[in-house]
Amino acid sequence: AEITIVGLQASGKTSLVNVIGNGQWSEDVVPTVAFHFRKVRRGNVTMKIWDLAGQPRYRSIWDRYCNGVDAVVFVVDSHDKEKFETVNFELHQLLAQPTLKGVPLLVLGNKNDLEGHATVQELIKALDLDKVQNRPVSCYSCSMKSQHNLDIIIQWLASHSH
Ligand SMILES: Nc1nc2c(ncn2[C@@H]2O[C@H](COP(=O)(O)OP(=O)(O)OP(=O)(O)O)[C@@H](O)[C@H]2O)c(=O)[nH]1
Ligand SMILES: [Mg+2]
Repeated sequence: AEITIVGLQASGKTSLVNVIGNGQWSEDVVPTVAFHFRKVRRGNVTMKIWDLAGQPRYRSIWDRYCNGVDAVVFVVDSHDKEKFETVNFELHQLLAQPTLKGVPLLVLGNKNDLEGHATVQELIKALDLDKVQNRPVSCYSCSMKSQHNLDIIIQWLASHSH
């Protein structure tokens, strides 16, 4: 059961792992350098999570950490609409890599506690999620701060950790 978490810098990847892992939310999270590996236990499921760094210089290594995993989670800051074009580019660039063939994808529109965030429908459109083929795709709106939709995220992760 291995899961890789990708997405642009400051989208909330490490926050997601912290909140799932120990329920801890913080305003101050240190930007990840390269990657951070964590084992997280929920009930009888142990998830091995690769929390990758989102800054531009680290994006070229994302596909290597997606090789052979059970699922890929792409975290988006749904409030930072100016970055959607870059998100779209990086997402489809990654999905085109052979290492990701057929791997289930969960797109999270994080930070929905912030006024003016994009809805799931808006994310599907801005990120061309309806054009993703040959893999299961889910998209949820969520907030690590308020923990909105955390339960369905954990359910999705647990059901893809076999
Ligand atoms: N308002 C709000 N802020 C959030 C949320 N999730 C994360 N943040 C904040 O966003 C900032 C970046 O969070 P990180 O979890 O470090 O982001 P990251 O994607 O791991 O960033 P990199 O490691 O640099 O790729 C931190 O200040 C978090 O507190 C959220 O749901 N709502
Ligand atoms: Mg991080």
